[in-house]
Amino acid sequence: MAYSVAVVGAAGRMGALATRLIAASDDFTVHARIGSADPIEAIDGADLVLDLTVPAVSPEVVEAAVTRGIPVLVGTSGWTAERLAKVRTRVDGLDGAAVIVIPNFSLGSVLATRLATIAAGFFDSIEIIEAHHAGKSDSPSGTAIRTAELIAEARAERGPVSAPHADQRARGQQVASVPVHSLRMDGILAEQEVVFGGTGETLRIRHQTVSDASYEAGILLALRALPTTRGLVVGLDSLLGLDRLLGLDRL
Ligand SMILES: NC(=O)C1=CN([C@@H]2O[C@H](COP(=O)(O)OP(=O)(O)OC[C@H]3O[C@@H](n4cnc5c(N)ncnc54)[C@H](OP(=O)(O)O)[C@@H]3O)[C@@H](O)[C@H]2O)C=CC1
Ligand SMILES: O=C(O)C1=N[C@H](C(=O)O)C[C@H](O)C1
Repeated sequence: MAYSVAVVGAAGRMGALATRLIAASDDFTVHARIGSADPIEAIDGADLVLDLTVPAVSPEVVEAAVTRGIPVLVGTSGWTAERLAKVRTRVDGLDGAAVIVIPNFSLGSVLATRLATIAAGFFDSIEIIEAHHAGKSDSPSGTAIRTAELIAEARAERGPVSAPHADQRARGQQVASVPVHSLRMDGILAEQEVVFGGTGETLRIRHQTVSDASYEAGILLALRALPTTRGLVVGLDSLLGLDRLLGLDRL
């Protein structure tokens, strides 16, 4: 059986990429290509919804899908821990509700973030530098927000990172205590570096996206997981079973 997918944000860069992937696959069909001029009711009758819009619109798309009992995959950025908590409250225990939020569909990015959470407990001086194409309207990036929040979670016992002079604007925006510095410029697609400062040493975990093709496998993996998902799932790492692969589920 092929699942029909309503793509919201279909004319955008990511929406167009996902629509092409869906149309070329054996297990999905395109139910509707929805843009900002279309009514959200265009998702009616779809088996699945894929949201690739803008942070201001994404929660409305999720709510529209949840209300109709249609599982929804979110690739849009802007999903802070606070936003995710609201969705979790909304869908927990709600029959048939399924929401997957993937801050970054690329395997390398997910692994880099995971490596950063491992290092997080060993250093107090931690900052994130992220760089994206000039067309990206939101900052910090969704990936940086997620990375900073996971770093803070991993350091729960150790406490906030050390961020001296954080009141000065040039010191970046603190997310869960971690300073994040955002570059928006020509010549770059998407990059992130997490810098760890220790006694007489620096560790840098850097990921670079050189082509949107890096997102393709993650999009299909998440779409394939959607029909059997219940409740809220966040991050490609959950779908890849990274904890199991690392033996962390046995701790
Ligand atoms: N998770 C991941 O791995 C990745 C996530 N992203 C994120 O995905 C999102 C989209 O990125 P990108 O494709 O580059 O952005 P674009 O600006 O190219 O596309 C955004 C699209 O959203 C649509 N849109 C805006 N408002 C609405 C609305 N009310 N209803 C329906 N559609 C709407 C626009 O439609 P219209 O043209 O009709 O105005 C536009 O086509 C961003 O948040 C970005 O950060 C990006 C890359 C990877
Ligand atoms: O807008 C982009 O391009 C990207 N957005 C996502 C983000 O905000 O983290 C994912 C990736 O960084 C590319």
